[in-house]
Amino acid sequence: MTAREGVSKPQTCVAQTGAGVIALAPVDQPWADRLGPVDTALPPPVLRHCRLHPRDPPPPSAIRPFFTPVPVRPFPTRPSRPPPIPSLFSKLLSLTPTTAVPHSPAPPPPSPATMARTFFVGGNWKCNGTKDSIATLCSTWKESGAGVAGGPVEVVIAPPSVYAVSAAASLPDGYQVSLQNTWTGKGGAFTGELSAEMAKDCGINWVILGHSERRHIPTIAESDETVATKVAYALGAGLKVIACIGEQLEEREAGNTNAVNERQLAAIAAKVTDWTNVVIAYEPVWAIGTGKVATPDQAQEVHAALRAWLSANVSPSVASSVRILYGGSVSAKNCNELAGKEDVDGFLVGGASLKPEFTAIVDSHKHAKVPVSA
Ligand SMILES: O=C[C@H](O)COP(=O)(O)O
Repeated sequence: MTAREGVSKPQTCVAQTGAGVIALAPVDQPWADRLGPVDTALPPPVLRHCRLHPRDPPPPSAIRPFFTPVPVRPFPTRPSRPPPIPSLFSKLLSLTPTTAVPHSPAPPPPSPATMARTFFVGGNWKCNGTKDSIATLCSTWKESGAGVAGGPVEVVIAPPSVYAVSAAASLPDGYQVSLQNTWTGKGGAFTGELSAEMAKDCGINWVILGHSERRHIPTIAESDETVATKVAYALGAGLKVIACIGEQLEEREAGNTNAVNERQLAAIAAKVTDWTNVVIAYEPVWAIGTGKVATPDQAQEVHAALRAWLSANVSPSVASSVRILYGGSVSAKNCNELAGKEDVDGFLVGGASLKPEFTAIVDSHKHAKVPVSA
């Protein structure tokens, strides 16, 4: 049944967030589109559960008086995760709170145990390499027995685009190839750009978008909005996306780590409806290329917060299934301990992906705590 079938005005829907708050509003408002099944336990007029999302526009002022915050049982979460952070939703609720109504809690999300996340290791070669160095590296990897075809880990290498097709033929079995960037839309008069369609045409199925170097190098300076537009377009064109987010050192020191990451993620969430082909890479900018890796606890803390944000603002199902990678000075020495953290589903590796030790990082999937699916 769609949102409006069988619904006559005025009616009310119930929205529940991961923070355990519901709000009431007429169902004929655009932001109330994601209605669930009729809940007969709820009082008349007919009430339905729905989930608010940050892409929903603010409600028209005429309906603000209908918003009613009601404490309810929070969604079940894994014990080690902090409570969800419903920052955008809290703003909506603060408009005009009135009174509480009885209700039934939303059904619980799928158990994490049923939502296995295949370990993922990405190698981002950035603007490095020559035909010769790539041939040598690939030979070294192959001689060391690398190869992941059909295995419990997914490996994706992002060479500079001019080498992407030739590198694909040289890589170990099962290693996939990614671009490091694509254009915001379809091809055309955009000198120097590559479209998602061109990647597909060349048999390349992945793209890295929103890398911190593209966000923060002043002559590139991609905004949250640009990154989100690229992510949505690439997905629509059939690519899989490694979407990067991460805070800068001064933002972490100011206590804004979660706020910055949530802002970047919210921009993407506002344009993405299907997360099946999205992998999130959390890369603290202060750890990239510096040799200063985040501690396993620091990485886990942010990954857990991101998963909680996804649960509250997208869906518990997406939060349980989306892979969240860590990136920033990952090496053969530190990868196993990082891989052992519950919410670390793999890595996006820069410098070490240009070295023989990369295969040891691939092997760190053996230390992963998350159940894997081949
Ligand atoms: O995309 C990869 C990240 O920027 C990490 O680079 P890094 O491993 O050299 O620190």
